[in-house]
Amino acid sequence: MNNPVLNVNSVSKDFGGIRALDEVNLVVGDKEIVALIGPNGAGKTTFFNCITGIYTPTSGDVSIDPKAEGKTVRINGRKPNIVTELGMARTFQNIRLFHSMTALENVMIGTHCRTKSSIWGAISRNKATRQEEQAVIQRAYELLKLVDLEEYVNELASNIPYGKQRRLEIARALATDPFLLLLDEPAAGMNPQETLELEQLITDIRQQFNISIMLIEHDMKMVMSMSDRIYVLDYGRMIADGTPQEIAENPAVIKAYLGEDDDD
Ligand SMILES: Nc1ncnc2c1ncn2[C@@H]1O[C@H](COP(=O)(O)OP(=O)(O)OP(=O)(O)O)[C@@H](O)[C@H]1O
Repeated sequence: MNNPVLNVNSVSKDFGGIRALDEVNLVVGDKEIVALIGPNGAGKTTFFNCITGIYTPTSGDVSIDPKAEGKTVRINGRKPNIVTELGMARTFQNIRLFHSMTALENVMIGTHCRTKSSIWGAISRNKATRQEEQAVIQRAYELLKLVDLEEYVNELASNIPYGKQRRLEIARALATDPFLLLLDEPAAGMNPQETLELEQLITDIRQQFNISIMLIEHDMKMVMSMSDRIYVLDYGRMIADGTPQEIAENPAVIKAYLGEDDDD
């Protein structure tokens, strides 16, 4: 692998007496699709929260190298908005859209961290500001088209079907122009057909935007068919990493999964 775009080194996270992550190591390569899997409560969302600034790791290092050129930036303790500006965008397990805004407005908000207009520009509405506004609308519209939500452009987010709201979240994340897109259970609540279409969308996004993608997902069929590499967490520890085939044959992974009630 060339220089990784994300390098997580020995990250731990404690909540009082609970160690939710225990010296976790992980790398994401340039333009890789990497999955993070593990039984319920293994620490997957905590991991995302630690690398996106929602939580500060108790110990360890998180660093990024957006262009994979050997220039790493340590991001421990940076605020979520700064992490987004640095190029890591995410979606959430529990969809977090602005429900009283339209689909277009939700995506336009994503572009905010890349716009240049000043407060003065917004008040005077000078030519540069108006041109930028037009560009933002155009880009948001194109992203909605990409995720196949063109027909919902002016629909309030709350009126859009659940599976499609997940696609809207992806469009909003893409609007921030990330080098790494983090998806927390993107297929949750989707039927098999929607899941198949989502898999196609995610692989298209990697191709079209030339970015890396990391996803937490319980749908093993999807994970196995689309990931370049898979990491497995169990009780806060990384118990395995490898290709889908290596993971499918790994005895520790099989034990971790067979050891729990399969209610997913
Ligand atoms: N804010 C918090 N305060 C205390 N404990 C927490 C907090 N967040 C997570 N935990 C604990 O950390 C552990 C890991 O939880 P986490 O939500 O990261 O798991 P997960 O792998 O994402 O699970 P799931 O697949 O069910 O979403 C659990 O024991 C959980 O109860």
